[in-house]
Amino acid sequence: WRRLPPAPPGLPLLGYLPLLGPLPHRKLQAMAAKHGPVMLLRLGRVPTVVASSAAAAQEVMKTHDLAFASRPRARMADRLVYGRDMAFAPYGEHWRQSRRVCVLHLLSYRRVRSFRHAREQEAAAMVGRVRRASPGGRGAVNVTALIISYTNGIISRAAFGDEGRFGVDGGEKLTKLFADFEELLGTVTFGDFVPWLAWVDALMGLDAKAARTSAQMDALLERVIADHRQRRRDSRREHDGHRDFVDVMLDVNDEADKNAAGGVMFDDVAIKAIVLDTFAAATDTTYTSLVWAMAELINHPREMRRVQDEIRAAVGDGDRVTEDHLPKLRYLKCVIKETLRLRTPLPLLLPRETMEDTQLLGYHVPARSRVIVNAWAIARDPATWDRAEEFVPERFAGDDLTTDYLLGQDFRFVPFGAGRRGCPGVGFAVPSMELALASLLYHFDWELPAGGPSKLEMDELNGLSVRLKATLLLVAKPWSP
Ligand code: HEM
Repeated sequence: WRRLPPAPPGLPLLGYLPLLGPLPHRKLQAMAAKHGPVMLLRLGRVPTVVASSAAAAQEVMKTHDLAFASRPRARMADRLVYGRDMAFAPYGEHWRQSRRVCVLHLLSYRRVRSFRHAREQEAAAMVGRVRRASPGGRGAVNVTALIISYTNGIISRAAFGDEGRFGVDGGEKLTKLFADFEELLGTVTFGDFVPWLAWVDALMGLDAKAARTSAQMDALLERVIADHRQRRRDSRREHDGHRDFVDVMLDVNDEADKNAAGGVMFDDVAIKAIVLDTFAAATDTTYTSLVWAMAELINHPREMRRVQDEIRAAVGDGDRVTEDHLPKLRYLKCVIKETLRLRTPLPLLLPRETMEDTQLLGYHVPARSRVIVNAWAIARDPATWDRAEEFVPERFAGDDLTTDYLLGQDFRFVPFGAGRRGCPGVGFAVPSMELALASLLYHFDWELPAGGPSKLEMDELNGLSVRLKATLLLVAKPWSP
């Protein structure tokens, strides 16, 4: 006899799918309050287990990590990242090799540090754009657009090289292409849950849009890879220690070629898929978190003052924030953590799939179940957090900030997931966010536009990540030491 998790009944055929609403993390939180920290829902034809407590998350991502380490197939990922990427890949040899390259080569500490100059330039460019958009603090600035441009900038430079800077200056068409790509990748299709309803996706134009976007992305990446190959033939990169993701993937192939014992080679499709993957995983999450952080600070003037005082004291008379200042900005780190706690950009992380029959808090979980960890609900659980619903950055002040975000330590706070499938991009994300936020807060005092509401509406919008629904428009009053 095997005890299955409590299973609230859904509708015939579609199960719980249509009942999750526009913000599933909220609906699932309310359901967990009634049914407990482990639930079994049928979404279309897919049995889905939902984990909603720190203890359940720990079993998924640590105790039984291997059993929970696969991912379900996603039709959009098949179309957009060739079904050959890493983040959406089932557990297996392809995922293992891709992850290895990602962790050892693309996102190593040394590699992330090598992009420091690109981050600092992009942060300075963002500050310049604020000044131009709001001369002398007159007129509102579209902070959302600025932050998207900054994030696209640093990530496309890391992925495609300094010539591949595709932010606002690189053309609106590309910004739109990236936005469409991320939106599609974040779209849950009917076909994923109810195969015989896949025609609805076609009817809604999703398939056609995916085909169009994928063809444009593919052409762009083909060009980028061809340019890189050409440059390598010309040896123009010989003495250039600074290498982007495409270079690194081509280097890995060259090494494998030279190595008589062989090594793993990545064909062009795999290279395109992995580069696109990191791009997709990095941009939406990073920009969403930055916008949320600015929004929370606007609604919390005391915390805003405190973090600005800290940054301005650390930078002193310097004319800009650099990464050398970041280790001193302890309160800023708390602000970012508190933002990730309350505004977890991927509230349900990325879905997992069980590879074998396993257990979760004593319940039986069959092989090939979809598994969702409601990290957002866990981070607001009043049983484990004081003032769980409030923005209180100080709560993280006692943390040892040198071991920041050590995944798999505290399962009450898992915005990056943990275990084998945990986010390999934390080391990239953290300095990108800290530098951007510190730069915006050092150079300007921020206010809501006069004549509007005195508090910002914090409504959410679901996509690849859950973001602030409103466009963040703020007035930037220049500040100088
Ligand atoms: C605030 C920023 C970010 C957040 C909140 C975030 C969060 C996550 C989460 C929740 C997962 C799934 C974890 C799991 O299943 O346990 C994930 C996976 C992943 N992330 Fe991030 N991420 C961020 C930034 C980045 C960046 C900057 C990169 C790369 C430059 C990146 C690359 C990836 C990749 C490649 C995966 C897939 C890992 C796998 O399936 O093995 N992420 N991320």
